[in-house]
Amino acid sequence: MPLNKEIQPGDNDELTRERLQATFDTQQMAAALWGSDLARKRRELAKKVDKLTVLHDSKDMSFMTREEKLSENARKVVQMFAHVADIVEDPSDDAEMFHLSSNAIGHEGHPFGVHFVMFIPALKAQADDEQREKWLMPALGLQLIGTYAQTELGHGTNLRALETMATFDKATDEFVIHTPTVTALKWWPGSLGKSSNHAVVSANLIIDGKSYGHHNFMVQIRDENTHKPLKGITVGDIGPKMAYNASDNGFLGFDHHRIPRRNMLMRHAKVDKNGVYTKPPHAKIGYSAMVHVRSVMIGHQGMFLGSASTIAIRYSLVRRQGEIKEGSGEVKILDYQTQQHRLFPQLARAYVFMFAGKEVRELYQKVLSDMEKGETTLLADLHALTSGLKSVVTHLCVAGMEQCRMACGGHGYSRASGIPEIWGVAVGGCTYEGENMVMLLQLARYLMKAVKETKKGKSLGRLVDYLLLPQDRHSLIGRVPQGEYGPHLAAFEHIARRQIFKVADELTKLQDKGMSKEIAWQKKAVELQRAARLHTRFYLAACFHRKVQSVVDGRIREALADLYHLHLNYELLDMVNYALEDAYLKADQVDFIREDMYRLLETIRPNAISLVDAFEFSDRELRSVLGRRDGHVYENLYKWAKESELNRADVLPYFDKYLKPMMLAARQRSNI
Ligand SMILES: CCCCCCCC/C=C\C/C=C/C(=O)SCCNC(=O)CCNC(=O)[C@H](O)C(C)(C)COP(=O)(O)OP(=O)(O)OC[C@H]1O[C@@H](n2cnc3c(N)ncnc32)[C@H](O)[C@@H]1OP(=O)(O)O
Ligand SMILES: Cc1cc2nc3c(=O)[nH]c(=O)nc-3n(C[C@H](O)[C@H](O)[C@H](O)COP(=O)(O)OP(=O)(O)OC[C@H]3O[C@@H](n4cnc5c(N)ncnc54)[C@H](O)[C@@H]3O)c2cc1C
Repeated sequence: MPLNKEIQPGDNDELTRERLQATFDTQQMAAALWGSDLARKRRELAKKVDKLTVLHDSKDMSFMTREEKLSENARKVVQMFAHVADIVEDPSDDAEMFHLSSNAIGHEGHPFGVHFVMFIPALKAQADDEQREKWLMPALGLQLIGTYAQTELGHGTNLRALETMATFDKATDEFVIHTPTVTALKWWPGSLGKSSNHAVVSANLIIDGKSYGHHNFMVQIRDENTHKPLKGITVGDIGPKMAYNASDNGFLGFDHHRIPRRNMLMRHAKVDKNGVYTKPPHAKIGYSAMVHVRSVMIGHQGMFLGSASTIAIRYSLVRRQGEIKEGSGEVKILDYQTQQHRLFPQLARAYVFMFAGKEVRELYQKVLSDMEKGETTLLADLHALTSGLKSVVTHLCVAGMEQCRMACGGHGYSRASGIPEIWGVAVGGCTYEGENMVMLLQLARYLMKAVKETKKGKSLGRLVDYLLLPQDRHSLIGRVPQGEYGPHLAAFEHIARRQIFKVADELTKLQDKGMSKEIAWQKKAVELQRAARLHTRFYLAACFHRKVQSVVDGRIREALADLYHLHLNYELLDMVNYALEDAYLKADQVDFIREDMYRLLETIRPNAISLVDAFEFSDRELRSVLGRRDGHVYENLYKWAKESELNRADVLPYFDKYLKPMMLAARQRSNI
């Protein structure tokens, strides 16, 4: 009996033969990836979406203008909510809703994009009970459309420099919201340009001329019926972007726009009618919506890389090009070692990013419930972890997706592959929710504090316990029985710990010489972000280890362990310079790692298609001609190209308008 439930009549025979080689059951692997409950829900909702034609793309988005994209996704999102009760088991389950949206709408954006991912989380975490009643309930019930307006034209990263003001007017019990300059215009918020009628706006709270820093305010920006901007508000779309072009990221200006005092979100910080300010229990509690998105991004980015890996691996099993042995016929391109080396490490990364996504969401939920009780001890740990993961995962995802695109040759460059779109969406993640370099430095700050604690014999938190352990001088890789990978994981730990202590010592030395803390930090900023990256890569490797250990089914554990061991080898080679610097690894050990990696590429090869099938992306969700489950790539590429808007007529007007007159004139000149 085949272990692969993906096999269906009419499939490309090559893919069927590949699927029959699997050593594990794909549905069980899907359960390991998503969790068994969510895997089942995903499968069921995909089938329901298939049957509901109102949720289907009216044509391929690649052939649409921006306005058509916006309108198409507005249509589908409305239909999606109209049918939601028939499709999902629990509409309040963010994960289930994300997968519904991924199937029906895709990732280019829709009018409720930021509404669900930031506006509602901001209200849940920062609105008091009365405010929740007033806005959260209508927001959940889709009576209003909200966005999160924080970034300004002149200020994104440095929130302390935001210019938008919320000045308290005691006489009227109102705040006056004002953007005094062009650089103060809110810029970038998703779904702001044309869709939203409400926004959570970050603005400096000013009472009696004193600034209390930025706080969040609920502002209605458009009339609920006419959708026209309210008086004192200027709003519009910021124009086309690399991707997310079905999202109307917008600009927003305020000209002394008045809102009631109670529109400041007051669960934690408060202002009473006399202008008396109450501080929140933690200075950064107002940043919670950002932390929420950072925490969901990890798993989503893993999914994006998983999608690109699925496309590239399936296509590599259909595409034949060149011969390995002369005269024996063209081979599947996945049989080339270089192709395996290009793709399998990306697949392994996709898996571990999804596992890490799950872990980080669990920590986020814990911190959220603590915050509800006014308890904020774990907020710093969560901020450090999400800052590092957000940066490392988005960076590696994008690098990995680019490998997937190139692995598809010319067809990878076509939008038909589906990779350019998800690449564009994923790469946005390097910038939004905190530019990667900046967020790595946030983690580095935490790590430097952790070193101080370590020197006192204490740990700052669970994530940095390993700093208390002594450093080994030499690695045991290749010196233990074959099949033991403990020393590999120990090498990640060693590299991270060494870099963290090294940069901490360098900072101390600079300050001992009289340099200020801030300037010393600048001199060592590149090394600091390296420490943050290495710490995060250790976290990821350890997370993969935890996952493999937790799997009960022997076949699944074995197939996962192959991916895990490949990950250890590949990532170690990627950062091997750190281990060579202090002779922790010797040249023969590096060779050992390489050889073991090549061996693992061969081991993984027969399971390749089933490892990507296990993501269980439906064809509708993948939106890729190259990555079709049935493998019928070429006939469908031809069909897709014929849909191009340029093929609506054999001769387009520009020929008669420009090219024909030019050629006629040239011919006439040559006849003279
Ligand atoms: C259905 C799901 C679909 C998902 C897909 C998503 C699609 C939507 C697409 C995009 C949405 C995008 C939205 C956005 O981009 S919203 C805008 C995001 N903006 C940012 O992220 C700005 C980044 N900047 C910052 O966060 C901050 O300015 C900062 C953290 C870089 C610095 O803040 P600052 O107040 O200046 O603090 P300090 O550096 O001085 O640090 C002081 C202290 O505070 C600690 N700290 C900072 N932030 C936090 C936090 N969030 N939680 C806890 N603690 C924090 C910091 O570590 C310092 O601690 P100390 O060392 O102990 O003093
Ligand atoms: C697709 C997308 C969606 C978005 N959606 C929203 C939204 O819904 N709501 C919203 O409010 N915003 C949104 N944003 C804005 C986003 O949050 C900001 O663009 C982001 O926080 C980075 O800020 P910035 O653009 O000011 O970059 P900058 O801070 O200007 O960064 C430019 C460069 O300067 C470097 N740099 C800046 N500060 C430092 C520092 N302290 N140390 C070292 N290097 C530094 C950065 O590393 C980077 O290389 C979105 C952006 C994108 C791309």
